[in-house]
Formats: sequence, C-alpha cells, structure tokens
Amino acid sequence: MNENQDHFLDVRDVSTAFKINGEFYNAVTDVNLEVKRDEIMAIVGESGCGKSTLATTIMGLHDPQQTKISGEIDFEGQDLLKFDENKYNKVRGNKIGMIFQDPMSALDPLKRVEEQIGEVLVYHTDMNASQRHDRVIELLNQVGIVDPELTAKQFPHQLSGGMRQRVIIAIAIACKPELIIADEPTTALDVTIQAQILDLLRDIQKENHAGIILITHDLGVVAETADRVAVMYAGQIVEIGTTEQIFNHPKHPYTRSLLRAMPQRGSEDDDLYVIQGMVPSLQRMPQDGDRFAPRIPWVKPEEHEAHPVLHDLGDGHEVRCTCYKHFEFPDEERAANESN
Ligand SMILES: Nc1ncnc2c1ncn2[C@@H]1O[C@H](COP(=O)(O)OP(=O)(O)OP(=O)(O)O)[C@@H](O)[C@H]1O
Repeated sequence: MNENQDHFLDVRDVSTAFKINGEFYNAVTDVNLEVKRDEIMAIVGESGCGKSTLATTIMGLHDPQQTKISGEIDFEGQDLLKFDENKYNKVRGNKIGMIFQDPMSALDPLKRVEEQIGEVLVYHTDMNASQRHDRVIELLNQVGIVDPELTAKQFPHQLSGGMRQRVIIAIAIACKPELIIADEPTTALDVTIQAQILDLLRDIQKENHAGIILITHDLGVVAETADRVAVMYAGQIVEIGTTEQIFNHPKHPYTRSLLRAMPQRGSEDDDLYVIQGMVPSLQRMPQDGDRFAPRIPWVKPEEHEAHPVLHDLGDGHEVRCTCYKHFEFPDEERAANESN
C-alpha cells in the first residue's frame, strides 16, 4: 500500500453553483467523497444530477466568473480549489487524467494521433523526439491498438469509434496519472467494444495503482467495473457504498428505482419500471426536504426527514434520509396488503 493512501483524493463539502440570469444556482451541493488509490469509484445518476459538474470541478475546468465553488478538494495533501490556472495545468494531464464521453470532439481532427499524444509528453516531460515516439508506440500498444506504427500516423477520422476512444485513453494515461476521471467513457460505443474499454481501464488502474472516478448512467457498467458506488440525485449524494452493498442491499428509494429501471441482460421483458417525473432544473431545485420526494408521491411527507442527512449504516454504507426504512414500491405494497 502506498504511504500517501490517507491523502489521495478527499472531496469535502463541495458545492458548485452556476450563474444563470445573474443568480447562482447549485448544481452540486455539499458533496463528500473519498477516492482511494487502486479503486474504481463509480458515480451514477440520471442526466442532470451533477455528475459531470462534480468531475469538472475536481479538474478545475470552470470559468470563475460564471461559477461559484466552495469546499475543499484535497489531492495528495493539497487543496486543488486553491490552485491557480498555472498550478492546475501542471496536474491536469499529468497526475490527473480525464477521459471524456465523445472521442471525436476531444480529438483535434487536423492532427495525427502521434502528435496529439506527443503534445502531452512535450508539456509534462523532458523526453526528446525519439523517446516521445517510443512512448507513443508503447501507449498505443498498451491500449490495445493492433498496428501502433500505422495508427500513430493516422488522423482521427480514419479510426473507428472504439479506436478513437483508445487514443483518448492513451492521451489520458500518457503521464501515468494517479487519478483518472472517466466521464461516460463507453456511452458512444457498442457493447463488445464497451467491454474491451472497461477491461482496459481496469488493467490500467491495476498497473498504475491509479484511483478512477467512473461517471456513468449505465448501472450494468458499474456492476461489472466499480469497487464502490456513489449515487447522485439533484446535486447530492443520496447513497454510497461498495458495489455489493449498492446492488444487493440498496436502501435509498432513488437507488432502488434506478436498479428497478435497469434492463436485465438476456431478459425479453420490455415492461421496465419507469421513474415518474424528472430531475429538477437548477432554478427549481427544492432547498428543503428530500429532493427525490416529488417522484415518490405515495410516500407520506412525514416519512421524509425535513433536512435529510447521510446516515451511516456501517461498513462504509451511507444513505440520505430515513424514508428508506418505510419505502416500498406501490405494487409491492399492494402485494403485501393482498397477502394479509
Ligand atoms: N455551465 C452551466 N451553466 C448552467 N447550468 C449548467 C452548466 N453545466 C451544467 N449545468 C446544469 O447543472 C445540472 C447538472 O448538470 P451535469 O451535466 O453536471 O449533470 P450530469 O449528471 O453529468 O448529466 P449528463 O449525464 O447529462 O452530463 C443540470 O441541470 C445542467 O443543466
């Protein structure tokens, strides 16, 4: 185990607000999240729950004029939120790598693969041209490109979607980052390629002893890849635990709803559970009470906490609001009543 284990990534009370029509609205509210080396921490939730905002907050990618960020992001003993752009540039692409969802927009269409990977090495290392070439080939090999010398000379449009995503990963891992943030890294890919990319991420994590934050709305990806899971709803973490705890002993009604709405592999049943309503927009975000309450209207108001906090269930499993103790889906309630 690394001696810096206690000081790897510790997100404390982080809130991020965007300026809309002159007013600031929170997209992320009081998030606490610890990520260790050698682990894959998944962040899940529907679109608009604040997953990407949390990622870009950690990466320091927000315009300070349009965004208000508070809290602390302790990375290896230093608060990233106190970094200026210069200092951030030194860690981004170096100690922290990021993989985005859309490989086409993350790559420069006018530059060959070798140049795009090489740029990171020019910026962060003192390798000469021949060392950089060797490293580019080594990286392309590592991400499973069959003919690295050929691919190095190609432009993004000459590559398939899966190969482009491998190039993005090669760029992200070029400097052996200790933390990798992967935002929907497989969403644009078909299922077979998706599995290969997830295997690759796991291999890289083991090889580099990296910590990975994997952002996805796909619970199937989480089940196969993550060690721990944070479930986000409307800017807050509503449940956090090991993958086993979240999948086998989910507590929060939102986690249970997401799992119930998840298509089962190999199942012909297309009568899937649909979560009523929508994630509230930032301007309509409830400030008090359980933010998920409007989407489970059959739960009595008194069963929710007025100011829901995370409750420790032991072994690192935490859940927001005590409503989980009484929660049942309407059909489960009916079935229970009928059998009484
Ligand atoms: N720059 C911005 N200005 C104003 N609002 C924003 C900005 N970026 C994100 N938002 C809003 O913040 C909320 C959270 O968005 P975010 O993209 O973080 O969610 P997400 O869970 O990552 O969703 P997705 O999976 O669709 O990316 C949404 O309501 C979104 O509209």
